[in-house]
Amino acid sequence: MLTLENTRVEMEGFALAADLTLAPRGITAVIGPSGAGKSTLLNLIAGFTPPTRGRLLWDGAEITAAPPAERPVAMIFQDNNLFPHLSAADNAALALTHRRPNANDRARVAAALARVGLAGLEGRKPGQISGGQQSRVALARVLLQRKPLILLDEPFAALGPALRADMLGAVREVAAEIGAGVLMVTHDARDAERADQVITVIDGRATPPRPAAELFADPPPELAAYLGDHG
Ligand SMILES: Nc1ncnc2c1ncn2[C@@H]1O[C@H](COP(=O)(O)OP(=O)(O)OP(=O)(O)O)[C@@H](O)[C@H]1O
Repeated sequence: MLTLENTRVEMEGFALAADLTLAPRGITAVIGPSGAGKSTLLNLIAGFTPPTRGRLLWDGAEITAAPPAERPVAMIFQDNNLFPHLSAADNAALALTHRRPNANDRARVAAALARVGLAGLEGRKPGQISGGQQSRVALARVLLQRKPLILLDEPFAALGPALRADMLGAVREVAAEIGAGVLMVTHDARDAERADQVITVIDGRATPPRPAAELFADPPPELAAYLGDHG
């Protein structure tokens, strides 16, 4: 259970406020207008942006000052965050940062890459595989990290619609396999409607998650205005 207790992030000319609890089960979509603070919310949770006020808690234990690697979250970035000079296997093995990979680690990496459909491509560098395959390497890394919450910031935006749907399906499967929840920023209202619950970020304020069906049946006026432009 993730709690953002009265948190606030302040940057030059912008502030985000969040006071909410997230039970990491299923898919939670984060929606809202451009510049409203969605990425800022994810960066706050991941530990890349410190709050200027408030506390973050995981199952009641404070993680406000915990570095990203020590948080219960794994993040897939828009660009997949792969190192161009490392092979698919070495990029995936970065999930096991605490030591040099031994034979057992290499076997786990190979199994994770096979699980996401990349068997046989372990030795390829990012420049030698397709965009969809690069996303799968990032997903293999998440699989190896086995964190209870997976953060996705507008994932797979560079992929075509069919491939993107494929990848979102693969994320669901991986999340279910490791018992993780998914928190996903999206600009696609259909993704949000298909999610289990939705956090809206409007004018620098993040709402507590609400069941998607309930929210879309009767959206508050600010959300209705946003959906009117994007629906
Ligand atoms: N490092 C920073 N320093 C100062 N302001 C920033 C910084 N990063 C983002 N901002 C500003 O904070 C606000 C929120 O940005 P954020 O990226 O969280 O929005 P977003 O909802 O994710 O937008 P988009 O949908 O366009 O990606 C914007 O006004 C942005 O210009």
